[in-house]
Amino acid sequence: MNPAVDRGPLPQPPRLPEPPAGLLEGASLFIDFDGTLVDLIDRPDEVIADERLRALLMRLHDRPEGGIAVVSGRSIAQLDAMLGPVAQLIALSGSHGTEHRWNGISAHPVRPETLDAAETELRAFAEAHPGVMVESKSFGAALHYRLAPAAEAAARSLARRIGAETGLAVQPGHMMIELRVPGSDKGVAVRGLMGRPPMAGTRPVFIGDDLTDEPGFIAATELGGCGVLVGAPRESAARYGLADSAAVRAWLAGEHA
Ligand SMILES: O=P(O)(O)OC[C@H]1O[C@H](O[C@H]2O[C@H](CO)[C@@H](O)[C@H](O)[C@H]2O)[C@H](O)[C@@H](O)[C@@H]1O
Repeated sequence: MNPAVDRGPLPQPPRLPEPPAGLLEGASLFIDFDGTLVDLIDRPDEVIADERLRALLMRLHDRPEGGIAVVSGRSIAQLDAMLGPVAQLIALSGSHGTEHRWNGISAHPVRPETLDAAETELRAFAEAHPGVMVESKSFGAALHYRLAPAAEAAARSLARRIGAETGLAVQPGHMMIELRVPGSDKGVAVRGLMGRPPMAGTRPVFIGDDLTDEPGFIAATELGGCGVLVGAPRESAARYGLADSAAVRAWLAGEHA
């Protein structure tokens, strides 16, 4: 092939079909939080799970068959604070599959001391780059540069250096980069929760928007279910697609009836 020939823009992956009504019958629901149940906004600390969302999760929890889990890069402490009482009833997987809580049982590793030093370095970077924010999490520390996009390259380079020095995993996200406890992902979360009641023996359906949700789509598919990609079409292991968080909520609202 002659690289000098301009062949125009690469073809975009096709839009995935919407999930059919009834997909959640006899299925367990695994759902991402930011970008899936709520829109992405400038500041991570200003995200709110409104009453309608809490009530929707409660109705999905009340379905007679299958379980429901929120599977997030957020920590379980953050999910508890945002979701309110329903967080105590549903299963939660936080910190990118690092920590879990289901049926009142908690499982999580020890927080490594290296995270404190890493967070200190991130805070120094944020002070030197106006608009950059640090998010402190139970098993990670994130640099957010949505309000200072020019800092992206330096933020990523800093995170890579700290990751190489500490063994912490470097986790990219939407306009952010995070250092976190390594060894888990959302696929690990799905496989772990699917081995336990009320999910065991059901079909998993995983809904998410980010690249970190792809291991969840793959695990759900391999366990006999499927993934639902939220947002613009891209190469994905998901079988179905929904346009945005409003479409997710509307589809879910039809599924608990
Ligand atoms: O797995 P998720 O539930 O999707 O969480 C992924 C990360 O979401 C949050 O950051 C993202 O949302 C923020 C609020 O809308 C936005 O400002 C930021 O740019 C996004 O990257 C959260 O703050 C992270 O801890 C999660 O890992």
